Amino acid sequence: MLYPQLRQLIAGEWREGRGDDVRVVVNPATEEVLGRYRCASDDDVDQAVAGAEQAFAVWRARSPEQRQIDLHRVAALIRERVDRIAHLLASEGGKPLHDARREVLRSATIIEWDAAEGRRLYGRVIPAEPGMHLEAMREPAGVVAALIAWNFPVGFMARKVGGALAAGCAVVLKSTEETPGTCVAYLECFVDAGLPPGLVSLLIGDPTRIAPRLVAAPAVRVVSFTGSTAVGKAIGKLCAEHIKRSVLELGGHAPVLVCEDADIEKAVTALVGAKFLNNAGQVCVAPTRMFVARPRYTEFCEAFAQAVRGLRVGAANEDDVQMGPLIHERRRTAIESLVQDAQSRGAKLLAGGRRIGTRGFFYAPTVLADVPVEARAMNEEPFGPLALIASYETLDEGLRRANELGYGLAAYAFTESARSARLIAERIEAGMLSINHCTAAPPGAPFGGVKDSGHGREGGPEGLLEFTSMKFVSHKMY
Ligand SMILES: NC(=O)c1ccc[n+]([C@@H]2O[C@H](COP(=O)([O-])OP(=O)(O)OC[C@H]3O[C@@H](n4cnc5c(N)ncnc54)[C@H](O)[C@@H]3O)[C@@H](O)[C@H]2O)c1
Ligand SMILES: O=S(=O)(O)c1ccc(CO)cc1
Repeated sequence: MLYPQLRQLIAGEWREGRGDDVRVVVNPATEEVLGRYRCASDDDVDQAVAGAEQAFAVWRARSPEQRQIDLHRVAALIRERVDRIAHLLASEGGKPLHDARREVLRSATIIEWDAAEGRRLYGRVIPAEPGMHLEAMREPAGVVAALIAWNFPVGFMARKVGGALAAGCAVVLKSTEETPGTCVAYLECFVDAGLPPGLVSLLIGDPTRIAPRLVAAPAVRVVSFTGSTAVGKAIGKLCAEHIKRSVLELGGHAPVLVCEDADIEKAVTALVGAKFLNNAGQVCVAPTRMFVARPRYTEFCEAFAQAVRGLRVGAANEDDVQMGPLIHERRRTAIESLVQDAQSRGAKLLAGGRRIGTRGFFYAPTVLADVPVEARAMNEEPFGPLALIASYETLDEGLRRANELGYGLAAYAFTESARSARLIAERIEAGMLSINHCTAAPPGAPFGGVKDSGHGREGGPEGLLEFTSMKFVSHKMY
């Protein structure tokens, strides 16, 4: 399948960037160069924002019902083009083709859900004395700057672009450096569906140049960012400086509590799937720190390691592949260093712990047990195929360990006890808790974190409200 020409989408026009730098995009499974792009210039950023501002005026004047119809056309085109988009996503991002297809199809469902929810952005009438009408109105916020991570670029575009458009906003999206071809192919669906020119723009280039200019642009009213906590803090500072509202979807280091009464077989199946078969562990919500009740510790470690040893690692298009490569050589080096550090502090290697092959950034699914609290991997987000296991004596201790990091995105628990489940739900410091499963949040659920994992939500009614502003209108009629 042909790799697309990597162009910017600026004020309704697909064209080459006007920046100085040219960058390459690499297939992480083969290290082959897939394509090149010329970066966006400062002027490109300004033109994209100006185009979005003009298109916003057109889009906000459309009825919510019409916007839903328009977005349904986009979703239909995404479904029609699933093979092409998924192929690009798999080549650039390294995930198996069947996972890429699922992400693309799911993204169409997200857009449809948001499009319907856009018709329910109700305001409020506040009781007042006769002759006075008091109203809290919800309005589209304006131009949204969207910055996404590379690991689920299609899902994130659906949540940010689809959500913002459903709420009546216009969007300037900064592409990931790793998966720009996927971003181009995806946004072509919005353009080809006949949305107003300029309503969605795409900038590809140097994030340290594009992001500050985009955030500072006066027409930009909301900044929606998905990425690491370190970059999220920098974006948060820029937003504070320019008084921009922000949604920050940041890093995680999800704890798992495997209680004494857990069904170990079911827990292992769910956890191995969520940890390794989902983008090789390069997932913000990947279950990583597994705290297991002491009486079930050995049984869990053995069952988990055995399941992991049987996983099939390979390139996206290979038959039956379950786990792909890491996205960069530097990600692989980072995982290697975390594994070595943990082992040097006494952790036991139960599976993996090595590179695979000579081409591509493959690293074996890796399991460490008896991982001490001071190991770097227990504190830094691994963002890769590395699972850490440790034991706890009481549920109180397990909860303390689960909550001990700055992160607070996802958490998991496995228990057959309603009482333990309730206690964990009340005391866990996380934006999302899954009990006895690891399946992804549906479009109607509020996705997001607490503490260093960010603020604001994507998905559900809460996600759409992030793209709106409140206006209080009081009208004295006589
Ligand atoms: N909470 C969530 O929903 C969620 C989802 C996916 C990934 N993540 C997190 O994202 C991280 C991995 O993704 P990544 O490697 O793409 O993250 P990243 O923070 O390196 O990059 C994210 C985005 O920020 C941009 N960026 C990078 N450096 C920048 C800078 N100095 N100034 C401005 N923008 C900059 C990138 O171009 C990209 O668009 C992990 O920490 C993961 O947990 C969070
Ligand atoms: O946007 S989604 O595709 O639903 C999605 C996928 C993965 C993650 C975790 O990184 C969050 C959202």
